[in-house]
Amino acid sequence: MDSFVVKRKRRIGEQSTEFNSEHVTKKSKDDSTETDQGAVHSILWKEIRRENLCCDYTVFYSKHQADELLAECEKKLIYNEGQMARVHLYGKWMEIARKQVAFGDDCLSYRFSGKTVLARPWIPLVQKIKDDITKATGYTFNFVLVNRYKDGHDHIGEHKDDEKDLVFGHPIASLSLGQARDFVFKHQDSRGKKATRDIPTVKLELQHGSLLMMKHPTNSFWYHSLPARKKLINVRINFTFRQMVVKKTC
Ligand SMILES: O=C(O)CCC(=O)C(=O)O
Ligand SMILES: [Fe+2]
Repeated sequence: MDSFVVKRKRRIGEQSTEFNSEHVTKKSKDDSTETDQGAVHSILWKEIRRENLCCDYTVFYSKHQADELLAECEKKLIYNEGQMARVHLYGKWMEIARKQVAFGDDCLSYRFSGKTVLARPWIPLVQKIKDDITKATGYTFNFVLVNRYKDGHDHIGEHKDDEKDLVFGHPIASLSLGQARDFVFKHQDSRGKKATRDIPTVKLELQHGSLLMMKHPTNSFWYHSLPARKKLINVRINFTFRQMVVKKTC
């Protein structure tokens, strides 16, 4: 496969994030985003392609913008507690290994690990991030799941975001703030003892202020996870903006 990193216009304030250039292919379309001052910058997307994996990655916010957003998130976000922070696994209730909260349009809820997460009404901070992503990508979102990883012990296990309440084919936009963490994709045919093929895993390091667009059909074929990295001590907050099927009644 022809593989190379696209070196086009770099955004003002953008830090360099070279990840393995293998399988990173050229993106033809130039997207743009606005700064707080209204200036338009072009975005340098890196395309990550494998069999049925289609993701675009960029450092979306400058370090300064991302620092401010992280500080505001730490002040303003209140996470689910009690039953809403537990999963039922192997006959036992367990605390999830991170904190979560969801925001969304009226009446939206989301099933996660067998439980229903109610969306809270949008708050300006989260709405602003959503609007920035929509402006830059052209995709709209009506729901976001926020995960807070207090340090490298917190993690999320392998899963696919392929629930039927999600609009089929719509990308998921994953915005990360704080501690850079490994993010791992595994093809469904290459998992565990029943693996039928030997497809290499895809590992990215998601940087502070980065945006990963997970596009169709990635979530139909590939599992993803954020493994524990116990030596890391800093907080990371991740937003996965999604488009959910809107049901008529609340
Ligand atoms: O924290 C992340 O980067 C991933 C979160 C995730 O996969 C999810 O919320 O479904
Ligand atoms: Fe996910």
